[in-house]
Amino acid sequence: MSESKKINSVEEVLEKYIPKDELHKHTLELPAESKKLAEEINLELKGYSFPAAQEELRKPRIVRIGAIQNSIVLPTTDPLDKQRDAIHQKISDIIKVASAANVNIVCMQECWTMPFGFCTREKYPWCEFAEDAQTGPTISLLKKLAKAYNMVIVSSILERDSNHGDTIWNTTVVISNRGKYLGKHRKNHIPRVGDFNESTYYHEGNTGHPVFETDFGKIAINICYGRHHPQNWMMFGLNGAEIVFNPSATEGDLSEHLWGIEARNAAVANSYFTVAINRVGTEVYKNDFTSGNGKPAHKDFGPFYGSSYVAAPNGHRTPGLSRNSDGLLVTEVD
Ligand SMILES: NC(=O)NCCC(=O)O
Repeated sequence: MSESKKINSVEEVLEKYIPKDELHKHTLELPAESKKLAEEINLELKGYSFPAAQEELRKPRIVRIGAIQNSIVLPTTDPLDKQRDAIHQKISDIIKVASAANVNIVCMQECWTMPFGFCTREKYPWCEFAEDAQTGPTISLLKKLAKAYNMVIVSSILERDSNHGDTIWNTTVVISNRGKYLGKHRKNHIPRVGDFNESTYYHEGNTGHPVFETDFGKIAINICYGRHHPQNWMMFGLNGAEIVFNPSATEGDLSEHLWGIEARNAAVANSYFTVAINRVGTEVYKNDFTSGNGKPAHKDFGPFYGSSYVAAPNGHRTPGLSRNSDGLLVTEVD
């Protein structure tokens, strides 16, 4: 993989060597306003569609899915409120672009509100980012945006359950397009691999495999490490999911060889759309940390390789976003 680290995206390589008219047959022309807004914030904006045969007796159910990948904004040593506000602002700006692109359901990467500080195994300050799944600052912000833009928002956060001894969970919250809390799912497979020391922070989730009925379809969330477990994907399918989001934070040496396969296979095996979203950038921490894997102590975590994509039940997939930069992938499905 060392050579590939210099590659911005697989798509860039394909574009270089494959004739234009044979690539990306189903690009989606996005509104000029969304392109303008994306340019203003230096955001990679891509649109694709999965066309389906028109039926005589059933109307199409066209849904636009938005997948957002991003780096953190400020150094991990800055005051926490400033770090979180800066990421909130970045994602608010991107959701505005998604609205201009007529997105119906948007999802961000895993724990997008914070650096992925679990590598350090330190309680403070990282657990301070944890918040209530219904009333916390992130969810309060997203409720307003969801209502203003008539958009379902799927948001991965670090959850603090104050009703149960301040326990910490890795949780994804679904907010309806009317700005209401619809429900949550807690990550059920916890990594203890490489720099992913998450078992220090939370346990396997206790929410089963819920599917959320939204105005734009039945959706579920398979959080990051859960994508390595086919039965996990299967359960969401058995429970009726039409679209399964996979908000992730993962890095090259560990998983890049699996990234393009797992969500795509899951779409085929379970007959639903999958949305694989990964963060970008390298995050640097104040204190050295080790991960019990024989590697020297270090301060940096990453690079997270982005490459977010959507896959369809027939095995087709969109090109991925870049490996390095913030992006919004808009995919129209029927
Ligand atoms: N956040 C997380 O579950 N990462 C695990 C790394 C991987 O499985 O790719």
